[in-house]
Amino acid sequence: MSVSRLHLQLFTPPHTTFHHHHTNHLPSPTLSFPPRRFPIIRASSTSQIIASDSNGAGPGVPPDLGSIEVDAVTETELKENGFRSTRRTKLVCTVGPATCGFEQLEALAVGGMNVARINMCHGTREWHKTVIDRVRRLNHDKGFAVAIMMDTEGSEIHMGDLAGASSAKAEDGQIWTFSVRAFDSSLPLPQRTINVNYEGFAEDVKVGDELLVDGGMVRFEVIEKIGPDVKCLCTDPGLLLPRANLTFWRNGSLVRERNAMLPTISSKDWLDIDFGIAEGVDFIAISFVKSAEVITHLKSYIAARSRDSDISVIAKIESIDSLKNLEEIIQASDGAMVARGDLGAQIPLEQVPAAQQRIVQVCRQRNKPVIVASQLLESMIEYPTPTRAEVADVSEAVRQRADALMLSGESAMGQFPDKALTVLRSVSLRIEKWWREEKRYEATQLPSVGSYFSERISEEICNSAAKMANHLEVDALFVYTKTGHMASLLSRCRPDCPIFAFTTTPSVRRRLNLQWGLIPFRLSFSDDMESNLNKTFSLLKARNLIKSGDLVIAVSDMFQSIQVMNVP
Ligand SMILES: Nc1ncnc2c1ncn2[C@@H]1O[C@H](COP(=O)(O)OP(=O)(O)O)[C@@H](O)[C@H]1O
Ligand SMILES: C=C(OP(=O)(O)O)C(=O)O
Ligand SMILES: [K+]
Ligand SMILES: [Mg+2]
Repeated sequence: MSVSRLHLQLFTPPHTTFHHHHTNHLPSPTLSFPPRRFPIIRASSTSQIIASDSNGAGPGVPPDLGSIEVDAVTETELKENGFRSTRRTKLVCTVGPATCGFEQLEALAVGGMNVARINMCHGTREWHKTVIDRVRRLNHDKGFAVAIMMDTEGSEIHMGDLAGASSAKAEDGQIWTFSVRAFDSSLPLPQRTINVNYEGFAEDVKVGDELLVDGGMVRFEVIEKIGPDVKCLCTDPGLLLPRANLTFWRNGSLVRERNAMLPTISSKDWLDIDFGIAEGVDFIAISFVKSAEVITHLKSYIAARSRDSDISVIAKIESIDSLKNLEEIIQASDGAMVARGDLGAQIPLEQVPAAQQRIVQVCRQRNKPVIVASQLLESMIEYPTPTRAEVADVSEAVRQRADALMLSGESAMGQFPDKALTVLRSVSLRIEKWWREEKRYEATQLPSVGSYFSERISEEICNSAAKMANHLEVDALFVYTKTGHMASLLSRCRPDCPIFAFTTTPSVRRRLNLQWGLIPFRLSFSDDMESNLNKTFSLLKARNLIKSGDLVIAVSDMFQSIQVMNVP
C-alpha cells in the first residue's frame, strides 16, 4: 500500500490555559513544555496503525463492533450516496396534533428531522410529556438521535383558546370585542368575542389604534373602550386561530407601553422550564428575549438544577429589543433562532430579510448555531407543493449557511408534514451542492471567539484543518470531542466535506445534531489518538461507512494536532 500519513502537531499543556492578554508576559506554551514526542510533520505507513487495538488488546483481537452509534437515517444516507453528498443543513420540526403519534414521529425522523420542537404555547404538559417519551422511545428502539427543543410561551399578548373552536372567521366591517374578562371556561364565549391574556390590554390601547393578529393576518381598528372590553372594527378580514399573537400599532409604530415591561420568562414559563429540566430536554428556546441578562440568569438556574447542566439555551430573536442587543444576547446564549413570525409583527416586514442575514452572520462569527424559522413553507399547511417563492426563501437561508431550518405549522398541524420535510431536505441538498460546485468561498471573516490562549490554538487548528480539507479535497473531517466544542469550531468554517464528530456522551451527540455539517457519532474513546483512529476506522469499515483509501483529516480536543491520512 502506498498510503501516506501526515501528522501536524502542536503542543500545549492539556489542562493549562493562558489568558491571551498575558501572553506577552508569559513564555510561549510550546517552549515551556517537554520536547515533542513526534516531529511536527510525519509521514508514516498506515500498516502500523492497524496493528494496535483500541482497548489495549493485542493484534488479532476483534474490535468492539457494537460500540459506535450513528443515526439510522444518516447511516443509510452515507451508504447510499457516499459522504460528500450528505445534507449539511439541519432540520427542526415542530410537533403538534398532526405529528404527535409514534408512527408520525418516526416518519419525520426517517425524513431527516434532527430536532423535534415542542411549543409550550399550545397543549398541556402531559401532552408534551407524551411526545418527549415517544421521541425517546424512537431514539432508543430505532437508533435515531433526535434532540428535543422546548420552546417557552413567553409573555406575549395573545388571544385565548376560542372556547374550543379550531378557528373563527372575521369579516370585513364586523365589530368584535377583545376582552380581558375572566370568562367561564365551561361556557361558549359570547358571539364575536375574543379573550385576551394580558390584563393591561384595555388600559394600554387607545381608540384609533390598529390591532394586528399574527402580525397582520387579520387587522382591526379600536373604536371604543368599555371597561374590560375593547370594541374593534375588522379592516382586513381573515381567520382567527386559537392563541394567535396580538400587537397594537399607533401612528405606524408598535405600541410598547406597560406590555414592554412584561417579564421575558413568566411564572408559567418557569414551571415549563422546570418541566423541561426534569425531562432532560436538549434545548430550551426562550421567546421574546430582550437582553443578555435573562439568558445568563436562566443558564445559571439550569446549571444549579440539572445534573450535568447540559441543556443548551437558544435565544429567540423576535423583538425590537432583541435586535438592539443582538451581539450581547448571542454571546450569552448557546444558539439563536430567527423567529420571523413575531419579528415580522414587531418590525416592518421589509426589514425582516436584512435582520435575518445579520442574525445568521453574528451567530456564525460567535460560533453559535442559528435556526431560521417560521413560514418557510407556509402554503404547505394546506397544499402538497410549495410556492416558488417559498422554495426561494428556503434556498436563501441555506445559501446564508444557517445551521438549521425549522417547520412550524407545516409539521405541527398541516396536512403534509412529511412532504414539507422532503422539500426542506431536497432544497438544502441542491443548494449545498450548487455552492460546492461553484466553489463559492465566502469572504466571511471568522474572528477569534475564545478568551484563553489554548482556545485560540483550538480555533486555529480547526480553521487550518477546514482549509486543508477544502484544498486537499478530503472525504471527511474527523473530530474527537468530549464537549462538542472542537466540532462546533469545525462546523463554523463550513468546510466542503462532512464532519464526523465522535463524542462520548449521548446528550452531546444529540445537541451536535443542530449544527451545520456535523454527523454525530457516539463512541467511547481514550486520550490516545492512535488507538482512537484505529478503533474508528475498523468500526466504520465494518459498517461500510468508510472504505480503504478514503482521505480524512482528524483533529481532537485532547490532543492539539492535525492528522491527514488515508483510511488503511
Ligand atoms: N402542542 C400543540 N397542540 C396543538 N396545536 C399546536 C401545538 N403546537 C403547535 N400547534 C399548532 O401549530 C401552529 C404553528 O405552531 P407554532 O408556529 O409553533 O405556534 P404559533 O403559531 O403559536 O407561533 C400553532 O398556531 C398551533 O395551531
Ligand atoms: C418561532 C416563532 O415563535 P413562536 O412560534 O413560538 O411564536 C416565531 O415567532 O417565529
Ligand atoms: K413559543
Ligand atoms: Mg414567536
